[in-house]
Amino acid sequence: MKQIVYIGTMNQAKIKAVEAVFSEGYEVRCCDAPSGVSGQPYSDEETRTGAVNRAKYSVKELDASFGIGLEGGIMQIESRMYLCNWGALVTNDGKVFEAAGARVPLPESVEKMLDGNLELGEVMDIWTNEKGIRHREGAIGIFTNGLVSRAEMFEHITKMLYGQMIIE
Ligand SMILES: O=P(O)(O)OP(=O)(O)OP(=O)(O)OC[C@H]1O[C@@H](n2cnc3c(O)ncnc32)[C@H](O)[C@@H]1O
Ligand SMILES: [Mg+2]
Repeated sequence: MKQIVYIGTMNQAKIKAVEAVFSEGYEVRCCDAPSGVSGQPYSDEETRTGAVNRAKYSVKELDASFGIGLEGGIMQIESRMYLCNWGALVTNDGKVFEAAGARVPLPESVEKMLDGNLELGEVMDIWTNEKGIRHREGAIGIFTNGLVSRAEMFEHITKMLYGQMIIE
């Protein structure tokens, strides 16, 4: 019998990442899990909390073996803003695993557009004059010249979560 993994999002890049790691022996389903933090988290702490909240919500879905939450955010070091990424996996017997992913600096022009009203996903669409960047290559893809996509970055985080779970 396949184990059922719930990912707390409808975001295509995140779903793709989880499906890549949980391919054989697992069934990946998604649910619209609230992050419980702002739509645009502004620190590592807030981004991590969002990931954990989504995972805790997702594992409560019927038949879930575990729930996964992946969250993107922004954080500041000295005067620079960075894109940051967190993930959490919660098992149906209450174990919580966490992992953080890549950080890349955001250009000043992007930073200036993040005035508190717009989320990074919206800013990225304006900046690139495209639609739905957050579901595809993401900001990380844009700022790495396509070498690391949002799905690939979240796949790395998901692997770190899975690895921690299986050695437990
Ligand atoms: O539907 P959900 O799961 O919420 O997916 P999301 O794309 O909104 O992603 P997050 O909530 O995790 O990220 C918070 C905000 O930051 C944006 N964001 C974070 N990382 C990004 C990236 O690599 N590329 C584009 N937008 C990004 C994102 O679109 C949101 O506006
Ligand atoms: Mg969001």
